[in-house]
Amino acid sequence: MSAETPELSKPTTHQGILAWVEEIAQLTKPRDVHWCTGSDDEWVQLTDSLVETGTFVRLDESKKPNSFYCASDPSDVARVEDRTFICSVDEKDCGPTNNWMDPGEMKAIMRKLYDGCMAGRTMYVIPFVMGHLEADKPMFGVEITDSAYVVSSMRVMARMGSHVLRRMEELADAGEDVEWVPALHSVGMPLAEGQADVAWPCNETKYIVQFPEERMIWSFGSGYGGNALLGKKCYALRIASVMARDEGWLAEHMLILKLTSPQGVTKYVAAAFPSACGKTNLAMLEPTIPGWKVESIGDDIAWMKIGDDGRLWAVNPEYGFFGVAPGTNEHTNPNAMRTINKGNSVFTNVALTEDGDVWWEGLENPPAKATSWKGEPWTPESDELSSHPNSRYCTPIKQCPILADEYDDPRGVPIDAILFGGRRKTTIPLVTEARDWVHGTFMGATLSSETTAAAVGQVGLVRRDPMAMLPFIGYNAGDYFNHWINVGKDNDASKLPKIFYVNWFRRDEDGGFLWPGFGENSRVLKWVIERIEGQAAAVETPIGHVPTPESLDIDGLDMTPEAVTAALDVDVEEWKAELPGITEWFEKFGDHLPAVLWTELDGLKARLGA
Ligand SMILES: Nc1nc2c(ncn2[C@@H]2O[C@H](COP(=O)(O)OP(=O)(O)O)[C@@H](O)[C@H]2O)c(=O)[nH]1
Ligand SMILES: C=C(OP(=O)(O)O)C(=O)O
Ligand SMILES: [Mn+2]
Repeated sequence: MSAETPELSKPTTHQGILAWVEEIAQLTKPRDVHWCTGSDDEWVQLTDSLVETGTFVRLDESKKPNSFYCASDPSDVARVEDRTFICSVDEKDCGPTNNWMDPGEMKAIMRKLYDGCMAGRTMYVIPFVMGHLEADKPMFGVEITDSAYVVSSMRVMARMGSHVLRRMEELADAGEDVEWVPALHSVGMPLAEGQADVAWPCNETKYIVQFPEERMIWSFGSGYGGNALLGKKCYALRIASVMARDEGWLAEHMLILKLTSPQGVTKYVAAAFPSACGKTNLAMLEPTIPGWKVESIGDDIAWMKIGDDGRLWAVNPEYGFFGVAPGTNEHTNPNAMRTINKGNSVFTNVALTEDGDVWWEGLENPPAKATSWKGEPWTPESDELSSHPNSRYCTPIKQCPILADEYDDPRGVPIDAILFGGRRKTTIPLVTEARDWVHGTFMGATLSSETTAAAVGQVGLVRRDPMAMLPFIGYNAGDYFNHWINVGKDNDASKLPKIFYVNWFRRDEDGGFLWPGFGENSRVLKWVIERIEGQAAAVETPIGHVPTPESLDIDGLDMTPEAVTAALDVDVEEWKAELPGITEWFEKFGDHLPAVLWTELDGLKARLGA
């Protein structure tokens, strides 16, 4: 179908979508327009064409059926936080933690970039819904992209296709005001007549832009997941956090898991860790303690609303996992391995083995020879890594062998505990329980973590990453803290989840991890649940309640009692050293910072004797 004649065979009766697609086609001037159906045939056509252009390499059917290897341009491997903007009408609404530009100014710049940017390419229209199509208010979106890689990844990561469009039409025909998020993406590499394409088109100039008032996303220049699969970080976190503020709910960077005790008692836990700090691993955990069972509901994003019963109910708006590959193996995350071994997956920036499989650092059985993510010959003796540290697998959630049935329930699950966690070598104990909701909000608001390869920039720098949402809060972070405080104030605190602060990444003097992590994190989950049930003991410390060494189940754990004590230790001097950083952090927000957080800080200081 040609861009100029959509009226010949209207793919939808939804006038708003038709008009937007027409407007974008006029601006970007693609060779043709394809309305994505989400069908199996379409997947075959897309992936075949990606193989033909050299973007994908088909993996061996016996190892990873219907799966593909893909290497990006070496410059386009992660989220670009310095190129990410919140273009609110008023700069104050963007706040000090985000980049801002006047929306009119940004649109003028980007319209120039978009002008003719899809020349020689197909423009794909992807109708999608984040969360359930049967939700009270389905969260629709339409992504326009000129990247077939993005279409194939969106098909894994979000519920998309004709059925979504039909539902939007049905609701519109019934007179409902169907809201949907227009999400425009281009790799920013038009093709001149006869110009050959490259395997990973992208542009040095990148913009990842959210217009919060308009609930609109414009992305340019990158094909990387977090920058280009616009349903994920851009919609389900940045735009949704603004919707959540306006409507009284929470859009959070959290995994959701279901935990069942040996007695058959079920609890639901949500946990916020910054990118590449262990969400996917915890979400699919295989407990090492007998009789306990974990089932997954989500690994990255939780939308949480207060239910009629006063409890906080969470859904995972996504449909797939976009997981960090390096470090994933049969020991650390066997359920992720089982999920991806079922196939139907895309692997980006890992190594390709000679027998048509993929490999990455940390996976068992290194191949004698492989092709690195940079397309170079690689052997275990090579100095360079085979895979980029932020290489990813993109795999359907339905393939997860421990997916909880509740995953498909539009109501979601009632959350019993919220964990905040970061990657800190020192100071932060293995687990600390907040005294109450406000104290838990303080813990979240002051969360700090070392930067990782999930974003472009230096790795290993400690920075504040409030609620693991620093790059994803779509408005003023001070107002966001206030929103958290209000959720506690406006609701029955006894029904809200209890809040905990965890750190799997504390180190010993030799630089090794103090805590073995992964499946052993089930011991911490057990303590958390026992605290909620009023069963486990704790020591009251200046920073909150930490386990007594006896209350943490370390039966069968290969760890000295000294190491356990060190993992749980609250070092007053280390904590005093944290205080100036927290003060400086809070000062950034001026009037926007809720006063009760200053009160919390004063209380902490007093308890530390500072
Ligand atoms: N030491 C340690 N590393 C972990 C743990 N959980 C995850 N990791 C590593 O942290 C990296 C990111 O983990 P992942 O679960 O993908 O993080 P996500 O981006 O938050 O989903 C991987 O290399 C993991 O192997 C843990 O409990 N202990
Ligand atoms: C998709 C991402 O997620 P995470 O590392 O949080 O899993 C990302 O950071 O781009
Ligand atoms: Mn993850």
